[in-house]
Amino acid sequence: MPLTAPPPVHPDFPAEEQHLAGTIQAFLRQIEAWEDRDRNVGADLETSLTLADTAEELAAMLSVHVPAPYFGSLRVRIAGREQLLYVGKHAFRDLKGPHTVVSWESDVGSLFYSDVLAWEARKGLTGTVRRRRQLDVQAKKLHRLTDLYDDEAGGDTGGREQVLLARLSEASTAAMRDVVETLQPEQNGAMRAPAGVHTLIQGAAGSGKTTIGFHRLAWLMHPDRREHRAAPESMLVLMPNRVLASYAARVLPGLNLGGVTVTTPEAWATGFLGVEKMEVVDRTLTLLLTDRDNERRKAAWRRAKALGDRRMFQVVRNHLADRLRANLGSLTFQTTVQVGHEARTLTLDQATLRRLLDEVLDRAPLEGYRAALRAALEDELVARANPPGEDGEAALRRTLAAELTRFVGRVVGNILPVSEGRRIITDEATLRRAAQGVLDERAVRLLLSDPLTAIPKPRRSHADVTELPLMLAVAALLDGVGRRVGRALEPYDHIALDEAQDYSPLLYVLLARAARPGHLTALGDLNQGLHGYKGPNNWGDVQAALGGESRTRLMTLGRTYRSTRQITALGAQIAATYNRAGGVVGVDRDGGEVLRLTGGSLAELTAQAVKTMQAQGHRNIAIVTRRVTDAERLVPELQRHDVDAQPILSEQARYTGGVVILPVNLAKGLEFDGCIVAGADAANYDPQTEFESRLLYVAASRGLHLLALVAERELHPLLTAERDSG
Ligand SMILES: Nc1ncnc2c1ncn2[C@@H]1O[C@H](COP(=O)(O)OP(=O)(O)OP(=O)(O)O)[C@@H](O)[C@H]1O
Repeated sequence: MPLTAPPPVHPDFPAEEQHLAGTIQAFLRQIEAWEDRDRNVGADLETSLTLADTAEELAAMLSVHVPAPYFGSLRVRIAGREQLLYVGKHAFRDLKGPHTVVSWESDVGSLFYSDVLAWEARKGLTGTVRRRRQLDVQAKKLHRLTDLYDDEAGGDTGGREQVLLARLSEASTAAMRDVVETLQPEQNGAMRAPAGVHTLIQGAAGSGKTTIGFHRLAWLMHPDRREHRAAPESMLVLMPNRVLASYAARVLPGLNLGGVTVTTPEAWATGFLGVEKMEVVDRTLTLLLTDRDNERRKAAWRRAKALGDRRMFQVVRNHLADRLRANLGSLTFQTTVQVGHEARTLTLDQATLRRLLDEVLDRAPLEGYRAALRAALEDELVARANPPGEDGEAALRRTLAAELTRFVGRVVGNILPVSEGRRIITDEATLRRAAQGVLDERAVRLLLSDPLTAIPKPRRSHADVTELPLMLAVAALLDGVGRRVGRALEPYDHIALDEAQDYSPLLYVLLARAARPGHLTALGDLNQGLHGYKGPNNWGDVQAALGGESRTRLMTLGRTYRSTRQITALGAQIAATYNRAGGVVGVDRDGGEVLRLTGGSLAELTAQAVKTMQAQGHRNIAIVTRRVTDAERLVPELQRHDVDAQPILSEQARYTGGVVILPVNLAKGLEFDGCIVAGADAANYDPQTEFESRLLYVAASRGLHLLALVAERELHPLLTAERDSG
């Protein structure tokens, strides 16, 4: 190691140390005050207990932040006065001194991360940022002080990049981490994109999409969000598989997001439909991963795409309209009720009922046909009866309740989302009728075809991932979709979708109905679309599903953070073959050269790569294979080479760190200190197929610090060293 002089101590270091000590004291004083039961005395016992409980909760929340009360400061100037603001993970108001801390999610907290130098402060006054300073505080000690921007020192200091590089060089953990301290300006912008408009965020592997998604939820919880503020238990995050969901969910407590549901779309959909016991399969994926016949693969891909097309929502609407109209048939509604002192017979004839039903069907109301039709009939009856006063009206509505529920039940009939959703795409006559004016003949034929005949179906009751959105559509149209609260249904305050390139446009239509208007955030990378057969062709498809460009906002994260320069360059080389959108800029962090190991048995070379990485001090290492079976086979062989790799072979497995072996489809979204692509050759990743190149990209982009490419004979043509230097 070359000897380098220790960095000069910043002249403000002692003053900052003193301020830190003062802040910690102020925190402790406040905690003590809250914990002092005698002070929390209310007018009666109950009030006193409530006060004491609240105070205890506040004390507990603040005490977590005593070891590091803040991580940055801002010197700002407003109306001729300079102010120093400290930014931390938790707001603290120091009523008796200068130790107030503003929280990172607040509007003023944003100034720490963004590049803006002037903003509109209160009452039309303009504020200017004079200095941004990062304070590395751990265990109550100030370790480092870095100015990020200082107008007295000529503006930008390059400090932000230094702090970022230091953070990125740290070892990985077995859980996703928050990046509150080092959020970058463009990420800050995406995270704080004004709420109330659906937000789509495109970013390459490692640009921080998943991370930003969770930070956005924390930001939405802040009172500064006013009418858009969200509660954690009313937010939903959907992630592509359970391994990733449990890895990512570990970020929740640190961001104060306990209570947010993090799950997969399949688990959420089956839970919502009340068919959790049903096995969910993805036979299209099975075919794509195992069948080598390109024609069959194409056919399966196209059919899956057709099933997830947003126009299928209209097809389901048409079908349900037919069913409900047929059920209504020649029914009429008649009842005798007491209005005032008079018994009145109220009748809704066939024409009236048809008119009311058609109005409901035309609107496709969010609460669903059943509730809307019931309300429409009730209103019509009340208008006709014209009962005296509000009490009379309420009494009439009560009297009508049971009978109306029964009647509407007959009109809706016994439509079960699972069987009905399936029937629409399997019964030719049904499909043709429902698709009229919506789909062309080619699309209809595609839907009726069955390219998956060779892929076995499970014996027990099951649903395919490509059918689930249709089943959900039936349920959503009949009875609404959203969050179940007791027997009621409420819209989610916000829904975030990770790996959003893998959700079908039809699913987007439904999720938009499940959340408050404009409250979807979708984060994805079209280049990593492994499940393109389920997903949109481009973001335009998603925008169309969400009501058009005017109702959505599309943002791009241009920089990637995860990997070293060497790994990022290799990833870009792979993606360039199918991504026409151009290159990605990585943080310029230097690391070890990519290891290329060939000319031996796969197990031997892979074990060698593991040991090389361990010798360099890396702990979390992944061996990524093309298929589950490859991983299964390799586990005992590696043991013979003295490497014990923990297999992650299904979604039920959990990643807890160390050396693991897993197929590429389960590696998605995860990251490791070292990543070894085992079997990185043309036999495993067919160079002629774009899907295979995408798989290779995902596999090769999982490492933070080191990447090894291992093949028994020749490496994949996109991975050879000559290409690298070229
Ligand atoms: N501002 C930041 N400061 C520090 N680390 C960051 C920052 N942004 C992202 N990272 C790190 O970069 C890595 C990648 O982030 P993340 O997994 O959120 O990216 P992603 O875009 O979702 O990736 P993928 O598409 O591969 O799933 C993580 O280790 C994350 O902690």
